[in-house]
Amino acid sequence: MLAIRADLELFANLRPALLYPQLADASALKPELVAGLDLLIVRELNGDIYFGQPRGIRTLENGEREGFNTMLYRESEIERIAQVGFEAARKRHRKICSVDKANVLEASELWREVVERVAKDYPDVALSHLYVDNAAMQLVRAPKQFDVIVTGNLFGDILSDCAAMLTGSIGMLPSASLDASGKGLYEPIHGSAPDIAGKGMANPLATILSAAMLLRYTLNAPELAERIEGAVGRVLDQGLRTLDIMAAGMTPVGTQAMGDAVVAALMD
Ligand SMILES: NC(=O)c1ccc[n+]([C@@H]2O[C@H](COP(=O)([O-])OP(=O)(O)OC[C@H]3O[C@@H](n4cnc5c(N)ncnc54)[C@H](O)[C@@H]3O)[C@@H](O)[C@H]2O)c1
Ligand SMILES: CC(C)[C@H](C(=O)O)[C@@H](O)C(=O)O
Repeated sequence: MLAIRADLELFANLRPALLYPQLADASALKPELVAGLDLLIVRELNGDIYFGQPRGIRTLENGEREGFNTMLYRESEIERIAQVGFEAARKRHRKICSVDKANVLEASELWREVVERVAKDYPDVALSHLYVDNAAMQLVRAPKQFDVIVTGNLFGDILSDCAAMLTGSIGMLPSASLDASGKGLYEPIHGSAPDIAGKGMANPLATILSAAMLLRYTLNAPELAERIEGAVGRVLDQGLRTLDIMAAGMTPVGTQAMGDAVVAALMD
């Protein structure tokens, strides 16, 4: 996965966390904290400690082993992801929060400086900054304060899983990983879910919603994206739920049945 992201220069990872109103009870937070939640995490995907050199495990003179990685961010990398974030904010509610750890890390110090510089080209977008520890807290304290969050690779990885639970399940979150020309790789933010593999209980909606993102971001067909998103909404309206989003009074279904129901709703 990391090699694909690097080789295809998929530097901009868009991870929307949108709460379907039907799932307010499935969220890990109280319904009033998440009702209407609609935030977008813009995660840098080609840099940071994920790819920085040197890295490895070495043996010290006293024979003890030491693991080491390098957190790196070049100005050009920060600039291009910041631009993606500001452009996205412009199409939304014109608010962007840059998340870093500038109180400790030089890589973050530069991150903040470059984001401030890029902000001058977007006077219509309100910029704020948070340290990542505070951002994690704010995400579970008052997530609706956020519109767009722009952040680095490692912080974005962690914060997007956290944001997933606000929407009910990691099985609900799609993502787009885009290059500079808008070509992309689309996938749910979750992994292979080995603990439930082969049991027919995985939620397929994040994968299906990733196809909607493909239509919107690479194929420029927003009306078709909306059809898929609408079909997912109608299936949730029908009360169908995989186990991860199950709630009292709803109808439990497996992966196959959920997928079939979305296809049927698309045909309506
Ligand atoms: N984008 C990616 O390619 C990606 C993302 C995360 C993890 N991974 C990989 O996946 C493997 C497993 O990692 P992990 O267990 O830490 O993360 P995971 O996302 O696979 O699973 C985390 C938890 O979420 C649940 N979950 C995930 N998807 C779900 C779905 N669609 N429906 C219901 N529940 C779901 C799982 O059952 C598990 O309890 C690892 O090899 C990891 O590297 C890949
Ligand atoms: C599988 C892993 C390398 C990946 C990451 O850390 O980027 C995953 O957690 C993700 O969120 O896409």
